[in-house]
Amino acid sequence: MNKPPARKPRSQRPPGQAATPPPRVDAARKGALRLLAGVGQGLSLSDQPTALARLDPAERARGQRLALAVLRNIDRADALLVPLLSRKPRPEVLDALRLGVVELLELGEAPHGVVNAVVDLVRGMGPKGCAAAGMVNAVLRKVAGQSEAWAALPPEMMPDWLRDPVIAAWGEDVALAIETAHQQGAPLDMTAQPGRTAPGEKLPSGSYRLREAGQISALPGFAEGDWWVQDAAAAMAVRLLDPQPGEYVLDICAAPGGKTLQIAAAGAQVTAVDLSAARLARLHENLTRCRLSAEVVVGDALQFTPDRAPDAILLDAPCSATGTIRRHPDLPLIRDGSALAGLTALQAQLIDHALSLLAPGGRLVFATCSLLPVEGEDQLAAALQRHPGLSVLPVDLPGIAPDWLTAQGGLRLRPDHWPDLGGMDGFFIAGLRKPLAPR
Ligand SMILES: C[S@@+](CC[C@H](N)C(=O)[O-])C[C@H]1O[C@@H](n2cnc3c(N)ncnc32)[C@H](O)[C@@H]1O
Repeated sequence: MNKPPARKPRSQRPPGQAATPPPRVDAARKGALRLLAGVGQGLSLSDQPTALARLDPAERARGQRLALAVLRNIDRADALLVPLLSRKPRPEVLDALRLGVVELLELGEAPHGVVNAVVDLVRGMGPKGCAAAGMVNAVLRKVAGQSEAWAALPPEMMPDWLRDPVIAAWGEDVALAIETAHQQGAPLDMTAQPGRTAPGEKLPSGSYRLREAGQISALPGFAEGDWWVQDAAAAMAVRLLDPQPGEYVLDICAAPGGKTLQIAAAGAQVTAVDLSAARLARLHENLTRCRLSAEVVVGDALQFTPDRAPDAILLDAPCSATGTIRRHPDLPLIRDGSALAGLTALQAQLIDHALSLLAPGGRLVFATCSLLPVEGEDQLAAALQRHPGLSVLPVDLPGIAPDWLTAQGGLRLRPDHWPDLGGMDGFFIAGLRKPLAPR
């Protein structure tokens, strides 16, 4: 019998020198780096459902938390890193360094454990990672002592295409206050069915809030369908629409459907239309869990005409989503404002189509989760000009400060509102009444 050929040793180590132990793999940190690499390639976090799919639920949650924390602090981390780097590292090594900085200085984790874990991650990146491991070790050890410099850094700045119009509308101080709110992230807000409650503190607007969420499906009342997750600002759009039992209400651009649930829970008959079947699947899940019903239609709202004229329409139009940066800190890194012209044109078309469907005397609430006046205040002004005879519905809602109302009667909500309660998403909301007879 032939002997198998002798195996070649993988590496030759000088006698007496200890072997480098194999890097320990931390699944959550590795997952966070996968998400960050995706964002670096222009993908949003929600475009990457498989990045953490193999992790157990606790590791998945930690991986997501770490990625969010880095995304909220990328420029701040780079401000400390750049002076310590002799040249720009490879993108995956730079992301690992950013993760180390954020864990050390933002999340306050123990320096020894963080530095070792990040060095192990980098060594696990292959020969080029191994070559960078010494540098990563040295840089993170220096960074670990810079907590005062970290605390003195300003919050992450919005990109110019967003910051400039925010400053033009409300000034530098408001831009900074919004950036401070973005830095703090978002709590978990919930809307309860009428007559029921949700966990956490009750907000002045009627929503409920938990500062630390944990596993949502384990919270009291979730399985019973007592409430659903919905930002407090988002919930105000339907509070302004004020659907009544027995009314017929059209919810266009409805998915994933927090507002459809509110309309159905008020006792109105609702048709929910959205282009995205995948996003509407979440509406179906929530309707079932909350034992509510709605007619759900997949399709282009501009082509949709219901069998009868609705008493009220909610138009939560597609927009830049710049009001949601607290929850989606990847957004400023993957968007450049180039989609705005198309979005504002679509918003105006949707307003016109919705008004054409509405019963005489009916109500239309237009909403966008945007910080940009072109997607809010300017849309209201233009709609009033295009449709003489429209009147603006008065905003009489709990929890609203008078200076959140705009000159034309819209409601401007910003992340820096309710600073002591934990902020809210940015939204513009306006209610319009169609005249009884065309003029
Ligand atoms: C801001 S989101 C709606 C959020 C939803 N109202 C809620 O409360 O959960 C905008 C939605 O508009 C949908 N959309 C975009 N263009 C559309 C169109 N032409 N017709 C119908 N839906 C559209 C998108 O699929 C997206 O789900």
